[in-house]
Amino acid sequence: MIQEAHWEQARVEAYSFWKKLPSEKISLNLCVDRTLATDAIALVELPTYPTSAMDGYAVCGKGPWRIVGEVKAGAPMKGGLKEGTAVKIATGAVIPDKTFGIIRWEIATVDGDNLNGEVKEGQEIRPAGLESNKGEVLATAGTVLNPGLIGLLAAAGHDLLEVVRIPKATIILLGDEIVLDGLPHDGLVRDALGPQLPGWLHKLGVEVIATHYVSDELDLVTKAFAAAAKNSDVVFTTAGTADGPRDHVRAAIAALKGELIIDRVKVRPGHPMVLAHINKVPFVGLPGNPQSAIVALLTLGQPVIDALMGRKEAELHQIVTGDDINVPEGFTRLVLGNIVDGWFEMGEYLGSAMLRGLAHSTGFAVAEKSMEEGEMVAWLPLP
Ligand SMILES: Nc1nc2c(c(=O)[nH]1)N[C@H]1C(S)=C(S)[C@@H](COP(=O)(O)OP(=O)(O)OC[C@H]3O[C@@H](n4cnc5c(N)ncnc54)[C@H](O)[C@@H]3O)O[C@H]1N2
Ligand code: MOO
Repeated sequence: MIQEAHWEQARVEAYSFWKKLPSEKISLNLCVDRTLATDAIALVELPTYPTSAMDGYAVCGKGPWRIVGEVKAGAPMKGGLKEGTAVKIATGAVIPDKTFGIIRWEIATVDGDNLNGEVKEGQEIRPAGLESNKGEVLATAGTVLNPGLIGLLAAAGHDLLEVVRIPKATIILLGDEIVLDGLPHDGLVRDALGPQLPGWLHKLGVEVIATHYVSDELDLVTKAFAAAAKNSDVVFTTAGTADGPRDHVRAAIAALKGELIIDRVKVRPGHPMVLAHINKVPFVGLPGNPQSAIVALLTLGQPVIDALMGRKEAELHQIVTGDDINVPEGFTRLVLGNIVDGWFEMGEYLGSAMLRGLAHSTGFAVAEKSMEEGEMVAWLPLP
């Protein structure tokens, strides 16, 4: 167990602890945003046949040529061309045997059946295998499938793809002070995490199977944790991570013989976050302050999800900060904001209990030390 982990160390440790979930084979058309479980290879050469890159004439031997027919896309010519002959050919049509090159129609001189023009060997011909050989790896296991990749794998002959099963998540929201609808009253606060966590988790590739609200009583929290550990691939809890008299996350994990993996991370905000497992099911303990909860979701939750799905560890890109950033000694600070014209622009309303900064930001600058405008800083995008 790591107590008071460094932010980067917490991300690495949170990634390294879990086994990849099993995979399933599903229709290629349903695979957007899913994660490849195995390498995807080209089942055919790309292009599969030598094809014409232009509409024009396929010619054989030296000109002038006699036009003897037409080749349409999808209907290859039977037999090859003979010396001194040409056929009209469409873009994407299979090149007839013995073709010397293609003359685009707009630079060809045609008079009845007679064709004249300049041509070099192989002109406007796309050879088979130009883009990929058969068996070549087009995307490695762990790649998240975007629409472009799905198009590529369709062209390469796939109908089904082997993808990692979607992790099933349970959310457990702790707290006696939360009200679920209407206006807050009598010291109660509107629940700001229940409505947003499913959205973030969906964007991270997780399916939320249940959301439970549990009062700050140790036996109730323990019961809820035990039930969630039985049917979830990962559990996210909110609040109850500090050491107050009604903060029960650690005690409930201990009562169920769970094991803490990371106990607090030296980051502002989000410091009391916790990562544990109960029977190898990851429990990500997000602090109750709403912005701190999202910092913890990205610090611990994202690496856990990436590991469960066999994705690669996320690498952070460097950007230039357009604002000075103050960082408390010994801590990493995650600062909400946006990239504007390539520069980091700090958000407004950044208190850990506030939501306006989060609501109008696209990510966090990750600052390891205090810095001035113009210095490089890592960028952690919101999902
Ligand atoms: N004596 C100390 N107190 C606190 C410390 C500390 O080091 N010493 N750490 C502070 C930090 S940092 C954070 S972050 C919070 C973490 O608190 P918990 O995870 O124990 O959560 P709660 O105390 O239950 O709630 C904190 C705060 O968040 C509000 N909250 C909780 N759930 C929701 C929700 N679903 N929607 C909206 N708001 C929510 C709750 O009402 C509290 O205001 O502890 C500090 N304290
Ligand atoms: O770190 Mo707490 O997470 O400051 O609000």
